[in-house]
Amino acid sequence: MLRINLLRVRVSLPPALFNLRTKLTPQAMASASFTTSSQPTSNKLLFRQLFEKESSTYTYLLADASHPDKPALLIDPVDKTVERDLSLVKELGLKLIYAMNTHVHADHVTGSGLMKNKVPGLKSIISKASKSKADLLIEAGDKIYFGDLFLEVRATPGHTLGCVTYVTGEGPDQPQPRMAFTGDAILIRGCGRTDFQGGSSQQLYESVHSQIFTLPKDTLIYPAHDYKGLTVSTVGEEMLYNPRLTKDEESFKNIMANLNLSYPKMIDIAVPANMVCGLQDISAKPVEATSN
Ligand SMILES: N[C@@H](CCC(=O)N[C@@H](CSS)C(=O)NCC(=O)O)C(=O)O
Repeated sequence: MLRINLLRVRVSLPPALFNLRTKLTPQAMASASFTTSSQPTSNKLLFRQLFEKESSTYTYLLADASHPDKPALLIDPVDKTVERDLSLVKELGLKLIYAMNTHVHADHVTGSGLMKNKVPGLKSIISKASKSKADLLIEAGDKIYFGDLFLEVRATPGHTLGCVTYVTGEGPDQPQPRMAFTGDAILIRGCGRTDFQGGSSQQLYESVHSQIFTLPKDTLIYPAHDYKGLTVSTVGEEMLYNPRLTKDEESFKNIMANLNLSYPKMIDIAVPANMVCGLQDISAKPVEATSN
């Protein structure tokens, strides 16, 4: 059985709060106390966080390393890093069974289509609510098994209509603390924009509060993007420090209506490609980039 090296740190307060100790009420102190871990504890889970720098996207590799087949899945692979990700899968002796998407991304093309052309039997996954094509269309409450481990599907619309969060299962063999792969529903100290693809700030607020903030406070949050170099957060941390989602709903809607972000550069290419999970015609020649 493979044992993963773990770095587990127990803290009574996050560092920023530590300095504020004297200014906090006892109630605030109590709610601020939670365990934080840089990696989950599991005898079975093999876990890697991978980064694509052009779109600042995180791809996550999860595998049941104690299962004879070492079944593995990738969450939010990117077309540009397919070779890197598949090399890693091969080197680690894993059997890649799923290429999963949290939603129809607007800023990059998913790697799930390219991977299907390279890995026989690999199945692409996206939510039914996204109205996209994939091998498996998942819905809230579904459980996605890889070996003895599984991910639960939670519907977290708001950034787009079909956004889902994948959460590691509950049970004696499942990773502790739990892990939530939130796509763009919640980012570290931020959240996904809500100004296109059926986005709704009201829906996003409701999604995060009902589907993510109700998870145990030590649940690790792994988003699809980070633009500041942060890698992981927890439910407890975001409930305290998220500058948007800690506000009341009206203030949140106001913040989201005034983000003034420019549209993602790739949106016109990425959205149609991702509606078919980036499925590439195996016989098609690669399209050359043109310049004016
Ligand atoms: N500049 C980037 C796009 C940046 C962006 O809009 N990011 C999205 C997630 S990808 S659609 C977002 O929701 N950002 C929220 C925020 O507060 O930054 C590009 O041109 O690709």
